[in-house]
Amino acid sequence: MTKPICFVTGNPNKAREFKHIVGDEFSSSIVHQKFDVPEIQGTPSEVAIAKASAAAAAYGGPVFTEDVSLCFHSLKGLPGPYIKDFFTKLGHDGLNNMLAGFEDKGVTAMCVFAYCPGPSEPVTLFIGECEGYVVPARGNGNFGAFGWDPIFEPVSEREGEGRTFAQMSAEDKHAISHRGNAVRKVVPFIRSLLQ
Ligand SMILES: O=c1nc[nH]c2c1ncn2[C@H]1C[C@H](O)[C@@H](COP(=O)(O)OP(=O)(O)OP(=O)(O)O)O1
Ligand SMILES: [Mg+2]
Repeated sequence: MTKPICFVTGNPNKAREFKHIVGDEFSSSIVHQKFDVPEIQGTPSEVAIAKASAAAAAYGGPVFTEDVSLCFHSLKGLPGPYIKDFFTKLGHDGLNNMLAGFEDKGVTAMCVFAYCPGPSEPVTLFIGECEGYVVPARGNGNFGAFGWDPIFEPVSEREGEGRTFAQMSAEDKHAISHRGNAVRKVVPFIRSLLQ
């Protein structure tokens, strides 16, 4: 028998937000598992393809992986896929300080879902983006905010309440977030796989 589709991630926040956006539809058909797979250097898409391939080899069956990049416009897209290391070492203040010498505080949050049907199989990508600005940290994460949520103010909030992701309800974040946009693209594909 073929193995069930596995969402491979070491980050429980990603799995939690995925479930919140999708609802229960795939709860009995998708399993979640953590594998330590190497993350190479490259563009967000190259990193995602390599990670999904490695995850499919480790699992021995069909997998999804999810890669998040935060691309600073003033820094030609960096840290991009390396945001985890930058965030872990520099924190919210350090990420703000990286842009101290630049007028343009614009950033693109990118979420890349990668599907690999099995070892040595080709990878399909589903990409969602959200435009925003890096701002001094606001919001204490009452709504399950994590990572760099407190320093990301979506462009759409500039005209409105000026909230960061960490100040928004989960529903409001998911309606516009990189992850929400990517998940909405990947859901019809998962449905077709399960038919
Ligand atoms: O919606 C988000 N709001 C705020 N911060 C976020 C979000 N989504 C990911 N993040 C953080 C987690 C990690 O510091 C970096 C992505 O790194 P990334 O390699 O994709 O995630 P990870 O290593 O935690 O999990 P995985 O095992 O799936 O690779 O950005
Ligand atoms: Mg990772």
